[in-house]
Amino acid sequence: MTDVLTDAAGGGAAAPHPAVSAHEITKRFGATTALSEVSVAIQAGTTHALVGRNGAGKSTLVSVLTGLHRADEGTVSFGDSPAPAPSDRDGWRRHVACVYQRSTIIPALSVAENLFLNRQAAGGLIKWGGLRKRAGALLEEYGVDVDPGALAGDLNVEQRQLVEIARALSLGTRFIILDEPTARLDATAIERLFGRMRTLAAAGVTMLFISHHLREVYEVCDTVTVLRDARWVLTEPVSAVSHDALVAAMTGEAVGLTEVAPRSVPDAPPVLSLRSLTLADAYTEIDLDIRPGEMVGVTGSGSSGKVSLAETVGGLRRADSGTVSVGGAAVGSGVPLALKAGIGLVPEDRHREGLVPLLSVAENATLPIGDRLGPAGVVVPRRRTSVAEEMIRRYDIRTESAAAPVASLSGGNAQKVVLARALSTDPRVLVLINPTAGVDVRSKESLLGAVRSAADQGTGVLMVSDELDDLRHCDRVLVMFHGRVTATLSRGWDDAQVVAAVEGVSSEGASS
Ligand SMILES: Nc1ncnc2c1ncn2[C@@H]1O[C@H](COP(=O)(O)OP(=O)(O)OP(=O)(O)O)[C@@H](O)[C@H]1O
Repeated sequence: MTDVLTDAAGGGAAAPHPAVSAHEITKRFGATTALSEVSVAIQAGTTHALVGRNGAGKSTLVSVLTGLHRADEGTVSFGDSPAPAPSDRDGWRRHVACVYQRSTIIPALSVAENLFLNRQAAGGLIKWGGLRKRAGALLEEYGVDVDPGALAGDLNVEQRQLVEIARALSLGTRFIILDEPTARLDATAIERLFGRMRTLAAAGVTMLFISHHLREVYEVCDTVTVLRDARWVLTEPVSAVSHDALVAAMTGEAVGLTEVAPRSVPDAPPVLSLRSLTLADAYTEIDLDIRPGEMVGVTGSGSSGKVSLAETVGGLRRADSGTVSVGGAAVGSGVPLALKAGIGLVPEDRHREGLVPLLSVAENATLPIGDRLGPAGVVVPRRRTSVAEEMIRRYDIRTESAAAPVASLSGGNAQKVVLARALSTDPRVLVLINPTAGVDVRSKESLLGAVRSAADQGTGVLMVSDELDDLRHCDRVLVMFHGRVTATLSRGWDDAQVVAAVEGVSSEGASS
């Protein structure tokens, strides 16, 4: 792969210009200024991190750099050429590609069709018969082990990202934006992605990497730019900025992150019980009791069955056998019955299962509690607005107003709406799936703080997460491997123990 890329990169002559530069970009959405006079230069062949709190303007900068949004002021250039005209999509595609959190791959088409989709627009007629073969050769060239005939919708997140990267490189793109690529990958897939990024960097590909995981920034990036409140704050080599300095630049405060305080859980009969819960190809014979106020973490690799298990408890999936009960009463399957039984859910995919994009922040946040917002179930709008405004304040949701469409929120702020909504019902059991994905370091603390206060009020918490920082809040952590609980770690575990158990290479601490 390196050779292919080096050849295509066109030799190693020192470039007089940065590979990409944004100069004094301002972008407004109605009354919101998403970017204010932001300038960033990305040097050729470097991996450049873009970090900032939720709503800082990162995605907006990505839209401007990819030509999806036109800046109100300022210019973008690639090397020594100005950016193509807004309507010249092929021109933009030759300069830049973005692997988004939401895939741009069309699920109903095959991998091969996806790979060659844009080339149709480029003028050449496609011979669909030979397509699969050419796609196979292309994937092989970029070291992507995916069947070109597979339906794109059947690929996992990692495979989709690889196909998107291969598609971009094969179009001649040498600048790739990775927008939170690790948010939905497990630890081993992240390592594989980083390995691939290093190979690409060595071959001269320029990358812009967006992540809320500062550890990743240090691991894989050369340079870091911080945005705060729509403004540029700093651009420095990562080796020149400490973790604390980075957090301070992002938040504007020079205080460290707080330690997780230990908590005690009163002895009481379980609020949530799972008995012999089994779902074919996902998990087998799961037994679990969670007491009121107890926070139980579940982690494991992508194939461990952890997400399916949480989705079953939350009513999104139906188990083949076994029972879920809340307060000793069996819960039927389906979200309405789970809600009725007192189970609140923060689903994995806020876009699909979480939010109604065209409804307002207030409508989304109060969806399950309409009956409490007015007489006889008729919502009194003023009441709804005031409840939503309280949520916006409590969860630090950055939005223009409670009436703004939820689609206008940044990713992390949208996630806060999903959590606020799940907590609005005062659930007896709260099921969370990767609740802090896409949430910035500081907001993570307030979000997990809100989960902890719910637990302090007696809510039993089942939190599926790949984040050690999330799991640290839990009273115990179950590790799943191939559909079974293979280890239970009590408070005081160290990172290496979790990582080893996730990989299935340790039985240390196992007590389940
Ligand atoms: N289409 C839009 N309409 C209205 N406001 C928008 C739109 N897109 C973004 N914004 C606003 O612009 C600001 C910057 O949002 P942006 O999505 O760029 O933030 P971000 O740094 O990517 O955040 P996150 O880390 O949460 O993804 C936010 O206040 C957001 O609500």
